[in-house]
Amino acid sequence: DCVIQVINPNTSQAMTATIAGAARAVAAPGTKILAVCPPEGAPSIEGHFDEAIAAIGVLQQVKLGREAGVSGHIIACFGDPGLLAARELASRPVVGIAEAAMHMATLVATRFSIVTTLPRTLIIARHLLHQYGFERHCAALHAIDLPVLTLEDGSGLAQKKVREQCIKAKQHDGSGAIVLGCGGMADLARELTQELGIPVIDGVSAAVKMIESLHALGLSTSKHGDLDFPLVKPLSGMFGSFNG
Ligand SMILES: O=C(O)C[C@H]1NC(=O)NC1=O
Repeated sequence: DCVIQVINPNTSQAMTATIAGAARAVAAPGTKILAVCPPEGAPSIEGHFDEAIAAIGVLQQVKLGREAGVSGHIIACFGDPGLLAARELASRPVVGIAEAAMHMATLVATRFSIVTTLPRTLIIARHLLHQYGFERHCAALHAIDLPVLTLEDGSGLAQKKVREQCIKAKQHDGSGAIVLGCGGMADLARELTQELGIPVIDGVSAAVKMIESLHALGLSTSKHGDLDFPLVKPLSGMFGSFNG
């Protein structure tokens, strides 16, 4: 069986539930989803500072997941915070939802657009496109210009803005697919795909299927080279929990 730890790096319980629902909706019958978020940290991740804080929480959860013997880990925030650090710490695969959605988009379209939340986080998506080598695949990036947690406020306003930006992207970008740029948008992909007639891709579900595939192929994070376990040294203070 496959046990996947899905980590919402922010501390929003509502968004963790949204993410868990999207993961469970696509999980194979033999796959168990363990949805978690850090007990402390940022309620939402909306910039470089928040990402640095969230990365520590991701690493704490990855360590717990490794000790629990999970089959793989998903970082369910569109900035993929702490991804490579998590891969050093993990024995099993670690997949970020941005990289998962981008990879899937390249399998169904020559170019994709991204729709995310705040304009100031567009640079984070741009950095990831560069890091993952997908810059030439991304036609355009859009932001709904609303804070991340409006996706969980029940008003439907954020969801309305996501739909509007997806329609704009479909009409103007010349791209064949749309990547949703937030874990909190995970429950919107299927309906938008059907309504708009263009693949709208959520990274949470994409990452679940990627971890299942890696598990089935017996592939895990390589410990040969730079993703080997971290060099052992006495970590002090709040980081002591990482020792041993
Ligand atoms: O960067 C974003 O807009 C979305 C990102 N922030 C967050 O708290 N979860 C996310 O997926």
